[in-house]
Amino acid sequence: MVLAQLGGSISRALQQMSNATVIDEKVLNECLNEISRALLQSDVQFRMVRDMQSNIKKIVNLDDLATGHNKRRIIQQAVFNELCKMLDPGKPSFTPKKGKTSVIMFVGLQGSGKTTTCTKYAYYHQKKGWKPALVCADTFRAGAFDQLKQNATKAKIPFYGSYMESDPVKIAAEGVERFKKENCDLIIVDTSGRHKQEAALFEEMRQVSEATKPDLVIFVMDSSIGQAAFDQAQAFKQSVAVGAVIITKMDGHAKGGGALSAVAATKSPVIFIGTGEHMDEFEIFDVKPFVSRLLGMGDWSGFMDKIHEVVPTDQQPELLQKLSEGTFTLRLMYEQFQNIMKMGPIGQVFSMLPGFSAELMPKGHEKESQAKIKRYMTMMDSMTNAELDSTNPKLMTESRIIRIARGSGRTVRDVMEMIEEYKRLAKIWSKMKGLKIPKKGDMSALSRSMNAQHMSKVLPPQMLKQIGGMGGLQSLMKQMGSNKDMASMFGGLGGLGESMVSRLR
Ligand SMILES: Nc1nc2c(ncn2[C@@H]2O[C@H](COP(=O)(O)OP(=O)(O)OP(=O)(O)O)[C@@H](O)[C@H]2O)c(=O)[nH]1
Repeated sequence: MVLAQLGGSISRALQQMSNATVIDEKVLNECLNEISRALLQSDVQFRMVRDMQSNIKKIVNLDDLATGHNKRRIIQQAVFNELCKMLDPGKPSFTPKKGKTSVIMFVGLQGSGKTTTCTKYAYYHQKKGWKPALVCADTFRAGAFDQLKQNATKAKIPFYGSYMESDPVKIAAEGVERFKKENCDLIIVDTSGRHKQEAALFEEMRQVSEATKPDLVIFVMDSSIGQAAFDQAQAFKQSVAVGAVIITKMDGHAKGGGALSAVAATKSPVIFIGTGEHMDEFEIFDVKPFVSRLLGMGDWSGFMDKIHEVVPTDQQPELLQKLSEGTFTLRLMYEQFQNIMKMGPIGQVFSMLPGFSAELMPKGHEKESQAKIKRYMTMMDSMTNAELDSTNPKLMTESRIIRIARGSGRTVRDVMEMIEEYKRLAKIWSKMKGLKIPKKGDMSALSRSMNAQHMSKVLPPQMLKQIGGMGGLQSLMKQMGSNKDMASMFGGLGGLGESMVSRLR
């Protein structure tokens, strides 16, 4: 079961429960059993699932809930909190500081994506103005140094390694020493992939750690590892001081539940996830927005960050304005396609919205998708301004479609396909209507100052209605306790995303 399916199953269990006229113990138990089944099928450890179930039961005391309280919301909130608790070890990992040298050592199983992730991590920081460097202490796998060298050269990141030297401890120490002298602020040490049965390799890993004295050891884990995750992660933790986890291949068909187990085994937070083979398919991991997305609740704060990151600054206010108006024109689609083509790997903005990018650009089909977008753009080049700026799909009459097809050298069918795609995107876009979008940096200000009054102003009316108006919002905020939680739950409120997904299905 992939994570999205897990989210879908949990949402469905909650939905079924809310369809019941009375939520009593039996209904609650059925719902929790359904959720537990979904988690177990996703490879989450049995013990964790059992604990979660009993915790929710402790929190949700049906008798104590006065009538009038929204039981479904309270239960949904408890599920949300428990999933967050599973992924949150309660203490943040060491965070390197720009300008101050930090040594970061990467460990993980063979083929987990460690070498790729080292470069992604370096590249991510380099883009933010850091001075990273890569050290290849993997002397076990032939070709590891070449791979790192190739990636590093592509990203213009200094690297260190050797074809001759077979002692990884020596290479690691020399590399770290050299880059310290060169004032690099992020020295990343890639080590050999190993398996928990390989005692010698574990000993070697311990020695590399001793020689380089890393500020942080990152355990890289393939999301498809499944139930073995807990034991493997624990074996690494017992040999070196793992302080953070990065989960790779989240774009694949992995069950992903192993991620939860790795957090439990290492008592370390997940800090990033890998979402593809490319250098920039790498995302910061935040527990609450992740769980929110997992439960099909959307992730507004991530979505906003992506808009700020991906869309050129001068286009942002206009795009946000149009987003809150809910109007989507072919010109807007054209402009977004332009951004996508410039940015390379796609879907970064829209992937935050349930159902958006997956269909337009399915993973693994980037080439075809890019070609499709180019084709759409050629056809749009043959459109008039009136056609591009219209929000009325009826404007696209048969004669216009034939003209566009002729003008762009494509078939009528191609033009119709493009218009269908436009309609699909416009439909999703229209759901955004009424969202008052905070400016960059305002999210934290919002979270500090937010009360129900503020919140009600930011939310789209349909979302507010789903929560149960001001009264519902106030009680929800009371349950959540902290305003900070509220901001990260921004997307989760009222289950807008949830209903959005079901509407899109
Ligand atoms: N789809 C996808 N593939 C990934 C991701 N991260 C890494 N890979 C691929 O996974 C494969 C293994 O990655 P490597 O970086 O070579 O793995 P490694 O852990 O360094 O391998 P060892 O040196 O044997 O330990 C490569 O084909 C990568 O392109 C990801 O997030 N998504």
